[in-house]
Order: sequence, then structure tokens, then C-alpha cells
Amino acid sequence: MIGVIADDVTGATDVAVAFRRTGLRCGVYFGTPDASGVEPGLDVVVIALKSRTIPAPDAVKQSLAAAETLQTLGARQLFFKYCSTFDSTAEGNIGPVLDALVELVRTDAVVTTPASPEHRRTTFNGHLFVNEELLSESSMRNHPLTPMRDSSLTRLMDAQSDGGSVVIGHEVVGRGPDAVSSHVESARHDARYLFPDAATEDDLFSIAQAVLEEPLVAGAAGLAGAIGRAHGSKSAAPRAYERENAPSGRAIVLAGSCSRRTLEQIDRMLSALRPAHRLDALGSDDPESLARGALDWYDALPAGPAPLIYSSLPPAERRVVQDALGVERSAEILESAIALIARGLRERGVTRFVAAGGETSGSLVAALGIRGGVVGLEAARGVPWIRTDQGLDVLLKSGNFGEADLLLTASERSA
Ligand SMILES: Nc1ncnc2c1ncn2[C@@H]1O[C@H](COP(=O)(O)OP(=O)(O)O)[C@@H](O)[C@H]1O
Ligand SMILES: O=C(O)[C@@H](O)C(=O)COP(=O)(O)O
Repeated sequence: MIGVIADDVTGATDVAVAFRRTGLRCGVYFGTPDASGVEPGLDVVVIALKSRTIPAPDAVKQSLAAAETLQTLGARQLFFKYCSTFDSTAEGNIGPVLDALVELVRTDAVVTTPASPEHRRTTFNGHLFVNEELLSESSMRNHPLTPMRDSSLTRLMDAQSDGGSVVIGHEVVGRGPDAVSSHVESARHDARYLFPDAATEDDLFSIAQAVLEEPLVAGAAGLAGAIGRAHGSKSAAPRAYERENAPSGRAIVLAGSCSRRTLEQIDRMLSALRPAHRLDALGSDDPESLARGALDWYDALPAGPAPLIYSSLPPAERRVVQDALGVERSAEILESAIALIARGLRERGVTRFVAAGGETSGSLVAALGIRGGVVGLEAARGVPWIRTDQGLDVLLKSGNFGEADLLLTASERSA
């Protein structure tokens, strides 16, 4: 069994569907479950945390608890899923969590790459490219919580971890799995974190074949899918896990992501004249009053297409909010408001929740007390529907994923 610790919930569903596509049986749990509550016989168990932006010691503690549960369940390999845009700060949390996992599994090196060509994340000479732009020049430089202003993976990692990191260049990866294996064997004496370049699925497949026996690997959905393929031949075809029909219950779209793609998706909803309500933290910094306002607005809507409740703003306008209230506090206010709204909407009969943003989705999952779910159809690459343990359908959309019409189509009456 492969045990995955994901540092946010959208990342968890992304990595789960990457494994599931290759035919592996995959369960997703939100928060660390009791080992006794985990379905037996799974090939992959994904534990979704909300640890990307919390203080590093808390992220380490939660990740170790998840890892120990996965070990109890029989995980042969641990996979730490971080974001394909390496979302983190100089304090963490990718480095501190990996340092702790290295100690736990008693390994000396971790092969790791955020490359995920299916999401147009590639690496070359140890630099990360997002949609063909350097990470530091991409829209990620304006992320509200983890602005990424450097593209060098070794520099980013060295700032937040112990043990040093090195690049395994494309000239090695391009020679195939044996070349990667032998390079890993020599490089592991020099540094703890090894970043192989990967620009294509073939590169990732070579890397995956070289790391199948490693006790700990880390990266994004690209490496996960490649590891799944490398195991895949041994496994049966996808099972009853895949629900045949897209969900059709009463829907809501809740967006807190300020990522460029989400802003486009919101524009698309507004252009389609979907009812929309914006949460304005400058108008009120009290989550309860923001939530009450949103729910009163919802209650007054005539029957019609699924509405949108959002706090998302483009960078300049968002900075005004953050300057007035503080980065953490504004996020806290808006995430708490979304949590209260999600609860209120469930009481009103909503069963289909489309959430945009990793932190935002994490608040929603916690507020609704969702503990686990089954991976269903992909509404977009890396964005599967999840049928939760309580019978809700949730689409947890990473800020930057999905076509421009995703929020619109996922919330259609017969979607
Ligand atoms: N108008 C706003 N002002 C300040 N912060 C905001 C605003 N809208 C959303 N946020 C915060 O920005 C963060 C966006 O992160 P997240 O939900 O993970 O989206 P993404 O998936 O794009 O990273 C959340 O913590 C959210 O509460
Ligand atoms: O790897 C990725 O890009 C995603 O799986 C992911 O982690 C997304 O995070 P958010 O953009 O914060 O949703």
C-alpha cells in the first residue's frame, strides 16, 4: 500500500485521482482517520491535511501522526503530496515536514519533483515552470498566502530544510530509469533532497521506476500518476469506485481562491448571469455577520440556477483587504465565513458543493464534518467529484485548475 499525506484537500483529491486513473484502489480521508475506520484492501490511502500554511511545528506534528497511521495500515511507501507550484514560505512547510518524515522512515534521501506536465508544471535545471513561465514570473508570485518569488527548487528547499538538495539534470533523466537509479545512489551521499528534472510524462515514468522501492518520496500529482503507472500493470482495471453519473443535487459554488484561473471562472459565472454574492471583509470583519448576510441573500433568491458566493479578488484589490486587516486575519475571516455558509446551506438542502481554492475547500470540508469520500468522475483534469461519507457531492477545485467554464458547468442543474 502507498500512504499519501497531502498538505491540502484539493491536492489530496488531485493526487487521489492521479493514482485512481492508473487502476489503483484509492481511498481519501480528510484528517487522520482511526486505522480501524479505513477500508481494507486499498492500494493507496490518501490523508488530506490542511497543513500548507499553518505554523511549521503544527504541520510537522499533524504529518507525523498521519504517517504513523499510514505505517500502521501497512504503507510500504509514504508519498508527501505538496503543490505543483511548490506553495510554501521560507519557514515551510514542505521542508520541515519532509525533514521529520525522513527521520521517521530512517532514510537518507528523498527523490522529489513538483513536475506535473498534465497541469503544465515542468522542471529544467532545477527550475520550476508553470504554464511555460518561470514560477517566479507566473501568477503564483501574487498568491495571497504563499507568494512564490523564486523558481529554483534547490534554493527554495534549502531555505526551509536541513540536509541540502541537488538537481538531477535532464541529461540523466533522459537516459531512463537505470541512469536515474544509479545517479540517485551516488547523489544520496551528498544531499538529502534530490530534484530530478522532468518535462514530460516519460521523464516522470523513468523517475517513478527508479523510486518504487524508496520508503519516502514527495511531489505533486505528476509523480503520483507515474508511480501508479509503474505499479499499474500489477493491478486490476478501475473498479466500482468510479460513479457513473455526474452529481445532480442542489448546488452552490463557494469560491475563496484568488488565483488567475478561478477569477476567470468567476467571470464566466457572472457573464452567464448566475446569481452572485461577494463576501466583503472590508464591509464587515465578523464572519458570522458575513455568513448571515450571504444566507439571507440566498434565502431571498427565486428558484433558478445555482448561485455563487465568493470572496475572490484580483491581486491589487485583494491587497487593499490584506493591508487593512492583515494577510492571516483576512484569510481567517473569509474562511470562517465560508465554513458557516456551507453549514447553513447544507441545512437548507444543498447537497452539491463546488469549492474553489485549497484553503477554502479545507474550511468547507472541516465545517461539514466530512471525514472521507470516494473518488468519482473528473470534472476537470485533477478535479474529481468526491461522494462523501455523508452522501454529499463535493468538487474541491484547486485555484489554478479547470477550464474557464468549470464552475459554471459543475453547478449546472443536470451537471
Ligand atoms: N478578498 C480577499 N482578501 C484577502 N484574502 C482573501 C480574499 N479572498 C480570499 N482570500 C483568502 O485567500 C486564500 C486563497 O487560498 P486558497 O483557498 O487555497 O486558494 P488557491 O487554491 O487559489 O490557493 C484563502 O485563505 C482565502 O480566504
Ligand atoms: O499540485 C497542485 O497544483 C494541486 O494539487 C494543489 O495542491 C493545489 O493547491 P491549491 O491551488 O491551493 O488548491
